[in-house]
Amino acid sequence: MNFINEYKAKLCSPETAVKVVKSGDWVDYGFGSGQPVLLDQALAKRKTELKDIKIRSALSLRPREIINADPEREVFTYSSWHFSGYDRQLHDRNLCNYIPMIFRNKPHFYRNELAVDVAMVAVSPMDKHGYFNFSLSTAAMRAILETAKVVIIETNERLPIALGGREECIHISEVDFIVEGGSAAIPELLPTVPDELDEKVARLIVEEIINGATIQLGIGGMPNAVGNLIADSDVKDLGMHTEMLVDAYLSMYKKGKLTNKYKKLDKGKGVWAFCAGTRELYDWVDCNPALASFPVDYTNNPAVIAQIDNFVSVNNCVEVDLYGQISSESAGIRQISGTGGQLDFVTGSYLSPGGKSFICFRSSFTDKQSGVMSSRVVPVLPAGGIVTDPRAQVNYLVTEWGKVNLAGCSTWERAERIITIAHPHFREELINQAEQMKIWRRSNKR
Ligand SMILES: CC(=O)SCCNC(=O)CCNC(=O)[C@H](O)C(C)(C)COP(=O)(O)OP(=O)(O)OC[C@H]1O[C@@H](n2cnc3c(N)ncnc32)[C@H](O)[C@@H]1OP(=O)(O)O
Ligand SMILES: CCCC(=O)O
Repeated sequence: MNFINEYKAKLCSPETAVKVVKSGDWVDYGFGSGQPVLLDQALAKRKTELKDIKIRSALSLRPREIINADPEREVFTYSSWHFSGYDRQLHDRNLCNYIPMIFRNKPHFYRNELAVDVAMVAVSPMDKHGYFNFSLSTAAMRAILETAKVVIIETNERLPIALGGREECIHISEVDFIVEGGSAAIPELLPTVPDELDEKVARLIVEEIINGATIQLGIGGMPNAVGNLIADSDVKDLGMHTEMLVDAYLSMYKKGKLTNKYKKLDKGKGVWAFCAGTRELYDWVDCNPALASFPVDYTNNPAVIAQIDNFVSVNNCVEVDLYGQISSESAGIRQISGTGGQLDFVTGSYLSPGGKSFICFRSSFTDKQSGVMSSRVVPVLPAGGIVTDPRAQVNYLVTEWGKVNLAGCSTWERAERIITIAHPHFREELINQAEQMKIWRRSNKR
């Protein structure tokens, strides 16, 4: 079938496409590298004509024109499902709100709770069958576009084609307007180079990983660094089942470690929902039959994860309290990122036969401005601090000082174990606090 006539009929300028937006609308932008560029610029230019436009997106990988054009937030109200560094700065300036979400629920939210008047997303150019591929942002894209009253796509020739899985594309018959976006560079998220401390943490995790295990790596510097060190270890025949595809998986592949050979589900395929990393990683994704992108209600479903034996999840956090509550998304009232899929994988990996979940973190945090060092292990989370993983679900915690398992532990056992992996500089004070909190045994070390 030839879709050229339909393509020509739907092709228009960004300015024409965004005329469909009217005051009061809910508009969804693609997230990550699915963020539209030309459509964002064109919508921003309509600021003086419009009122009360609510925009949802997530993980901005480049600045947004609707923000630059409206620094007082008079017309465009932007909310994000997960903060990048840019979103975090906007939040600090009161220009962005967080939308609480456990990532596996996002497609359900769109299909059952939310209205979308207009969706604008960046996708790959149309293929010969009339499909536009969601590329690096499958996650919840299909659910958003199925919900939207009007679908506008902006093509980008540099977006790789991600093979599914499922829900990785949209057909031209489901699209209302097409804007050609050319070949602008796709934003990259460069991995941090592992330091000595990452290596200590990685060693403690690697000794828990057996050949044939399946690995999930979360967002942030440390999980990716740990993943790179797993690639350098002796373990082999690893599987990939993850929400976020990061460069560490490419390292595992290059070193012959990623075979997906022993996965009970999707054998032979590395499973993922969205990707952010280097251009080299994006080229690896392109038309690669060894990888399969799926929506997050599959990748992140604990009941799915539980079907994969020896599932190991590695995620990072901001702070941990002496009860074992994990805050991975805020520092007090400052929203840092989001729940994302952390709780999904902490829960699912614990259900997996032989599975383990690791929350890894540096034991201390040094404020860039003041240079003051504080403990990431705190007696109680600061006021406003958000619990990402409830204490009752937490399994292993790992810092450069060691590794502890909290599953099934009483409050005094938790306090005792957690303090052993706190920075030594803060341990005495933490013990004093634990005593006051009545979670310290007399016979505990002191
Ligand atoms: C997208 C997904 O869901 S993937 C699946 C797993 N999901 C998750 O794990 C979600 C929750 N986790 C996360 O978002 C990340 O792992 C994080 C935020 C914990 C770590 O990510 P990183 O990018 O390595 O964080 P980084 O060290 O750069 O710190 C981020 C910010 O938090 C601040 N911060 C970190 N720790 C602290 C602390 N203890 N106290 C105060 N501020 C802190 C940093 O200063 C930085 O702020 P800045 O940008 O203004 O300088
Ligand atoms: C990491 C979360 C991205 C999204 O909300 O789609």
